[in-house]
Amino acid sequence: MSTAIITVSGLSVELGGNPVLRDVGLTADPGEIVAVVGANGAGKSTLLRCLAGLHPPRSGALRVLDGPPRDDAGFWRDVALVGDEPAWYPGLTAREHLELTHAVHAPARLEVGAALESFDLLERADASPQALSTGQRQRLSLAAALLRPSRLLLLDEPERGLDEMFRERLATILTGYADAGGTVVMATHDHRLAESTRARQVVLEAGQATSRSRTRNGA
Ligand SMILES: Nc1ncnc2c1ncn2[C@@H]1O[C@H](COP(=O)(O)OP(=O)(O)OP(=O)(O)O)[C@@H](O)[C@H]1O
Repeated sequence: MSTAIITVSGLSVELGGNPVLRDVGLTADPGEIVAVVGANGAGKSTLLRCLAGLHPPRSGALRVLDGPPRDDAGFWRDVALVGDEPAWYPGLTAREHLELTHAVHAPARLEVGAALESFDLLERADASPQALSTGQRQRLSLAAALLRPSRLLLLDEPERGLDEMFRERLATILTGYADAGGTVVMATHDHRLAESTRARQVVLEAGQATSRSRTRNGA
């Protein structure tokens, strides 16, 4: 029996009547980091949305964790998604957002204080997200995703807004997650992030995927 966390074959997607993904195949194993790279408009976000069960494919077979991706509570217990900026709760601070995540998603992977420290938010913990900088808000989104338990992290341009130093720290955080058995699929324009996480790179070009390299796990 396959232990793959993600198995996609023959995935085709149309948006607005135009083909965006054509016959895409993708696999990801436990402990693996996959970086989906490609030009603007290549279909990276669309692929991630399909993996998250947020966009129905025109055709193809998708298996994520135990079956087809589905936008329901059972699926989201195991999957954490960081994509577009979330809607922040009015009146709650950065710390309180993490406390909320911690309370809802037990058992948490990280305590709130450790997450604030790891994501370099201690000094701004009592500010509301709206009062944070773009990069600080992105760090808060990532902190919430990494604090909660999951088996699969789907990240759409996690580097968005992050400075060079924090991108390096993010690489360490993601490799730690994968070393503990988690799977990461990230769409990224940051080749350094892809390389420093030793990600297997999948190139999307004209809606089709090709594997560029496979360095993690020695495969
Ligand atoms: N709602 C939509 N209706 C029609 N076309 C869409 C829609 N959303 C996206 N597209 C088109 O689908 C294609 C793929 O978009 P997608 O956002 O997946 O690309 P991407 O690789 O993530 O790009 P970027 O690097 O700019 O984030 C693009 O050509 C885009 O214009």
